[in-house]
Amino acid sequence: MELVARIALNAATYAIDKPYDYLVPPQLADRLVPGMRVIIPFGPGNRRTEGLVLALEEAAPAGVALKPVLTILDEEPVLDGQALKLALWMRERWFCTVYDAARAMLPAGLYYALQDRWKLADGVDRETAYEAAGKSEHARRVVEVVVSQADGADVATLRAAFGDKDPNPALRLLRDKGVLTLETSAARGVGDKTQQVAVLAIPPEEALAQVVPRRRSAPMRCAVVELLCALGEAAAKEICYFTGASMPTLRSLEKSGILTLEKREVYRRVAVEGVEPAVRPILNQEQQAAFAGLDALASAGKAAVALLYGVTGSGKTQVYLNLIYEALARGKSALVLVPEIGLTPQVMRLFAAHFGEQVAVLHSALRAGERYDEWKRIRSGKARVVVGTRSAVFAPLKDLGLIVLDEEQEASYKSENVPKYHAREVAKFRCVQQGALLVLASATPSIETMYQARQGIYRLFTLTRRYNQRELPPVDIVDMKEELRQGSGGDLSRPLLAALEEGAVRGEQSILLLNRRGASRMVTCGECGEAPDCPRCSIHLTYHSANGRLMCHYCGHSQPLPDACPHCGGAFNFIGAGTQKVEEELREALPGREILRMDADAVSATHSHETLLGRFEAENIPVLLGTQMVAKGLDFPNVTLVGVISADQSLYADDYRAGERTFALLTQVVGRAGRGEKGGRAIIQTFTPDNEVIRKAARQDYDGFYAQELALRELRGCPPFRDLFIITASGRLEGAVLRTCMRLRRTLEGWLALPAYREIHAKLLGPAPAAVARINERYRYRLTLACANTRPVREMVAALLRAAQTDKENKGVSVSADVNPLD
Ligand SMILES: Nc1ncnc2c1ncn2[C@@H]1O[C@H](COP(=O)(O)OP(=O)(O)OP(=O)(O)O)[C@@H](O)[C@H]1O
Ligand SMILES: [Zn+2]
Ligand SMILES: [Zn+2]
Repeated sequence: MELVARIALNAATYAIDKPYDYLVPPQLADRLVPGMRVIIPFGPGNRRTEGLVLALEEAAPAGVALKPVLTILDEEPVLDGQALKLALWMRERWFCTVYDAARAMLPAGLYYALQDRWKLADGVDRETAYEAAGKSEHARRVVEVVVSQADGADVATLRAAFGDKDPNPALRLLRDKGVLTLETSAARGVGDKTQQVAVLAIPPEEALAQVVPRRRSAPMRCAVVELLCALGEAAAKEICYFTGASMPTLRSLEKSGILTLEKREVYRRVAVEGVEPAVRPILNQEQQAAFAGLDALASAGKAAVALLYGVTGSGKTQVYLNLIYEALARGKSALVLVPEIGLTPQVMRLFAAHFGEQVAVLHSALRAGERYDEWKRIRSGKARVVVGTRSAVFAPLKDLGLIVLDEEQEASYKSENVPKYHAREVAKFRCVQQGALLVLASATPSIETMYQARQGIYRLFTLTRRYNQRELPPVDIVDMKEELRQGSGGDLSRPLLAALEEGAVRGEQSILLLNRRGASRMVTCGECGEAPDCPRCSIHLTYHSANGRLMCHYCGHSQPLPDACPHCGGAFNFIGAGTQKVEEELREALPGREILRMDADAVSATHSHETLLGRFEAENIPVLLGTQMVAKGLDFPNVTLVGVISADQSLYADDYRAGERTFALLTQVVGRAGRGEKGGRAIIQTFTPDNEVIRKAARQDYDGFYAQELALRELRGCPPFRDLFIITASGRLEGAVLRTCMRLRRTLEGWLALPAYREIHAKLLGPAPAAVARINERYRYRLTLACANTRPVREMVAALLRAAQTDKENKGVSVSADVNPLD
C-alpha cells in the first residue's frame, strides 16, 4: 500500500481542474493533512506548482508510477474539512476552479509566491560547471549568471542577461548534464508578527534577593526585576519603556536565570477607541416575539433560514444583537455580514461596545497584515464574533451558531470577480454544514427572499412598528416637470428649498440624497456634442475633480482634461448634477447655512467617513448632501427632513433589478428622517411622479411593491421564477468572439434537445453584446440561458465551458459563466 494525496492545482484552468493523484513520500507521511498546501511537479516539464491537498488515501500501487509531493508549505491545514467541501461546492455552483474558491477563502497574506531558482547541483563547483558548458557561449553565460548569484539565479535575472535570446535550451542542456538544478522556493506575502515577552523564571522572592543587594551597582537590573515581580510577565518593549532599561540588560538577566524571553505572536489590529461597554438591549414586545422565535430556531441545532423583515428603525439590529448574546452563551460563534457601504464606524463601535475583544472585523480596506491577523484571531478561537463585508462569509469560525446578513438585498453581497459567488448562498451552505441559523434582515427584502419566505421555505418574522411607536415620516412627491414649467430650472425644487430653510431655522438637520453613483460627471463638448471616450472601452470617460482628470471606471485609464474639444476646439460642458454642482446651488439658495458634502471625493481626500459624520452630529450642521453613502444605516435623532434630488436616476437601467434597487434606496433614505422625538418628513423629486415604484416607496408600501414586481418577474422569466445563466465570450477580435458565441449557441441548442436535458425547459437568448460591449480592448458578447438552477443545468453549463476552453477554434476568446449577475 502507498499513501496517495488527491490535490487541486493552483495553476489549473477550469477545463482541467480536477483532483490529481500524487505519491506522499514516507518522510512527509506523518505531517501531511488535507487542507495543507504543497509543492508538486506538474506537466511534461515537471514545473513546480502549488497544490492544495483535498484528501489522503491508502491505495495499492497503480500500474503507473505517481509523481511525489515535494514540499509541504503549511504547518497546519489552512482549510478544514468543511471549508474544503465548501470549495468543491463553489466550484460546482459558480463555475470556478477549486483554487479560485480557496483563494477567496484565505486572507491574501497567506498566499505563497513560488519562485524558481537555478543553482549548481550538489557537489558541482564553478570549474566543473564551466567545463561542462564547454564552448557553447550560451551555456557559459548561464553558468556565469548562476555562480554570480549567492542563492542561485531566478528566471528573470537569466532572461535579462540574455537580452532577446532564450536561455532555456542552455539551461536544459546543463540540467541534463547534472550541472544545474532547479529549485522552487515559496515566499509568503505576510509574515507572522511576534514580540518578545519577559517572564519571571524563578519565584519573586528569590529574584529580588539576587538583585536588590546590588541596586547600587546595577540599578537597571533591579528596576526590571521589581517591575516583573509586580506584573509576572510583560512585553520586553514595555519593560524597557517603563524602566529605561535596554535589551542587553534583559538578556543578561536571562543568562542569570532570573527571567526568560519568549517569542509570542501578536495580532495587528485596528483599534476601535474610546468605546464604552454597552449592556444587552432590552427588547419591546414585538422585538421580543421575533427574538424568541428566532432564538428557538437557533438553539434547535438544525440548519434554518429566517427572514427578519422590519421597517426602518424597528430595531432589527437590537434583535440580532440579542441573538448573538445567546449564541455566545451556548458556546457558539456568530458572523454578521453588512453591505460594503454599511460597515460604518457607527456599526463597528456598536459591536465593540457589546462584545469587546471578542469581535474581529474583516473588510476590504484592511491592510494585508491586519486582515491576516484578524483571520488568525478568528481561527484560534480568540475572536468569536465576526463583523465584515462580503468575503467575511468565509471567516474560519468554529462552532458557528448564527449568521446574520444585514440588508440582505444589497448588490455588494454578490462578487463580480471570480469566484462570482453570492454571500447569501455561501452563508446558507455554511449554516447547513454547521446546523446553524441564517437570519436575513431587511426593511426591503429582495424579491427572491420574500418569495421564499411566503412559500414557507424561510421562516418569516416581522417588525411592523418603529421603536417607541415613532411614526414613519410622511412623504411628498415633487413633480420636476411641473417645476420646469414654472420656470425653476435647477436641481432643487421650491418645496424642497423651503423645507430645508424651515428646518435650518428650527435648528434641525436635513439629509439630501443625490441618487447617482460616485461624484463623477460626464463631460461633453458644447459645440459638437462629442463626449471623450475611453480608448480601450466602449464607454464615456468621467471627470474627477479630485485629480482634475478624465477617468474610465472599467479599465482605470485616465488622462488630463483637454483644454478644448479635440474634434472642434469647442469648450466642454459638465453635465449631470454632480454633488459639487448641487452644493453650489444649495449655497446660493440658502445663504449663510453650512452644508456638508459627503461623496467619494470628500471622503477620500482629507476627511474620513467618520469625521464627516461626527462633525454633522456634533456641530449640528443643517444640511448633509451626499451619494448613496448617506442613505443607509445612519441614525441621527435631529434629522427631521430627508430629500431625494433625483429619484429617477437608478430606475431606468436596463436590468431586471432596477425597480428593486430604487425601491430599497428610497425606502432606506426616507427611513433616516424622524428617528428622534421631533418626527420628520421626506420629499422625493422626480420627473416621473406617476411611476409605481416611486409612489409605493413614498408610501413605504413594500407589500404592494412586492406584488407588482413579482408579477413582472414571472412575466419576464426572471428570478425567482427562472435563474439566469450568463455565458460571456470575450476577446480582442469582435468577429472571433461572435463566432464563438454562435457555436456555443448551436451546441446548447443541440444539448437542450437531448432526452437527458429535456426537462430543463430553458429559454436561450443571444448572442447579444454585453451592456458595456468593449472593456480594456476586449469585446464581450453573451448568451443567456433562463431556467431553474438545477444540477443538470449546472452540469450542462460546466460541460459547455470545458468544451469551449479546449476547442482550438476558440483561440484568443475566453468563455466564462455567471449566475444571476447583479450588474
Ligand atoms: N429595544 C430597544 N431598546 C433601546 N433602543 C432601541 C431598541 N430598539 C430600537 N432602539 C433604537 O431605535 C433605533 C433604531 O433601531 P435599529 O437601528 O436596531 O433599527 P433597524 O431596524 O436595524 O434600523 P434600520 O433598518 O433603519 O437600520 C436605534 O437608535 C436603536 O438604538
Ligand atoms: Zn467639439
Ligand atoms: Zn476604459
